[in-house]
Amino acid sequence: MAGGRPSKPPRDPARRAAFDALLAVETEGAYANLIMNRLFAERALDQRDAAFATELVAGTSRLAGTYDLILASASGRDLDRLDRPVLVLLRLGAHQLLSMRVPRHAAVGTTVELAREVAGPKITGLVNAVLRKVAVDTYAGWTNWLGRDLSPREALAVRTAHPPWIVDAYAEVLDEDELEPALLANNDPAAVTLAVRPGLADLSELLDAGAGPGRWSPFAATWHGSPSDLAAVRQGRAGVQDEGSQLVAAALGQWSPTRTELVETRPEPVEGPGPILPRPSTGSEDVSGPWLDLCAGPGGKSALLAGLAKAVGARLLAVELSRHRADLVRSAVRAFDSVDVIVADGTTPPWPNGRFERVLADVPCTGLGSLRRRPESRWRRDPAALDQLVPLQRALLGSALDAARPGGLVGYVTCSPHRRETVEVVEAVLAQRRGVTVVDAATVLSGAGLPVLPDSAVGPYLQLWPHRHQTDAMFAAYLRVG
Ligand SMILES: C[S@@+](CC[C@H](N)C(=O)[O-])C[C@H]1O[C@@H](n2cnc3c(N)ncnc32)[C@H](O)[C@@H]1O
Repeated sequence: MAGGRPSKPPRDPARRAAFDALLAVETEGAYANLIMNRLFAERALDQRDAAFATELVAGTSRLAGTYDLILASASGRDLDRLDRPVLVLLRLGAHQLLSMRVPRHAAVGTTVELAREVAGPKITGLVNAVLRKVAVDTYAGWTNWLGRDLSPREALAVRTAHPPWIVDAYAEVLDEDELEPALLANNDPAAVTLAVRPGLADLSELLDAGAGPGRWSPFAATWHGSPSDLAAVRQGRAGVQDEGSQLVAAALGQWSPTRTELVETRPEPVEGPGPILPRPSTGSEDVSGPWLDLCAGPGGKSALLAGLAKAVGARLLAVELSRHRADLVRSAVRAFDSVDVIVADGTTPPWPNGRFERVLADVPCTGLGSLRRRPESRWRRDPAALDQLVPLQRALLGSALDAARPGGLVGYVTCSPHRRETVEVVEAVLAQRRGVTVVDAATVLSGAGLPVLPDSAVGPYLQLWPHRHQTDAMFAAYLRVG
């Protein structure tokens, strides 16, 4: 159904599109963001309907686990015994009743009509009855009631709509009083942030086109609307990228161990964003060797690094295990002539050791730091995945260190604040090696001419947070070899 059009024109195209998208997420494992983009375009929803349907899909997906507890209680049923379309309809109605400003009669009435359209008249009585019960209380009322016999941590999981294991992972790295704001920040949709590719576009081009300024990164702009409305994005001279991702990559690319001075002009002939580019390399601070992006797909950080590398005369090798994702990298860096993209396993690399001046290992991870951008992901993640991810992360960091030449800088990055995939990976790998120095992340940022964000240090490492910095929860460790 998700791919096709309804056989008759729907009475309520926005809710129908939202239902179809949510059903694809529930039954086909679709990603909410991708299916929304495709389906809303296929059905030519106007801007208002698309915005409404987006809130329905994203909001319902984020809070689905808590809605299921409310629906089970309101219906007195085991939800596993409901047909999936019926469950999706009930979640959709619950979201409108409990988290949107849709009047109660409209939320119930439109969901009942939608049920008739997609599941037939037999189901409308059940949908009507359950939603009327849901409507007797607010979200806060329901979650207080559901949490009454739970531990404070479990009640917090229900209230903030997170699986308990994610709450526990956050609790390991945050003070108790910061937990709730951190979790709630995952329920706020993130603004679309763009990054200009250094040397290919100036920020002023995006600002002149109506974008707002970024908060931290000298490459960043915020944008309301479709990124492809901008010529720079269409031409690969800018792309969508969280500011935290921009900073961790830019810090790696722009850091110079001896440089205290920043230049106002660009090294010729490559054009760059101006005041933040380092001087061309000299002697011991040579940055002209090749750079490596070990886990490149889909290519956002490669594109930023490519511009910074080119500015100092370096080529970038972008490596990706998945063929499909390597194609995405090729597309992201299409405006550069100084990037080689290869499909390879970074743990068994085809290059000799000790070769690269800068190495980024932005490893596969649980993605617990970008939950606000991926509405359904928190319910899909499985903590058991850590048992596979952690050994892979260690192996990739080991490869990254092997690949760096003496004096080279390695950035180990995750889009997760989970201790097992951040500090513990770095410390486990360092415990097995000599001759690698941890460079304080604040020193790297300031040595790269970038801002040192408040409350972003975990020992010598960087940990960003949506609730503190309005970025994804990126972790970075910078390690110097030799
Ligand atoms: C967190 S993502 C990287 C994001 C990317 N740096 C960006 O900014 O767009 C991790 C990537 O590593 C890739 N990957 C997983 N295992 C790998 C391996 N053994 N070697 C190379 N890449 C791998 C995944 O396919 C995924 O695309």
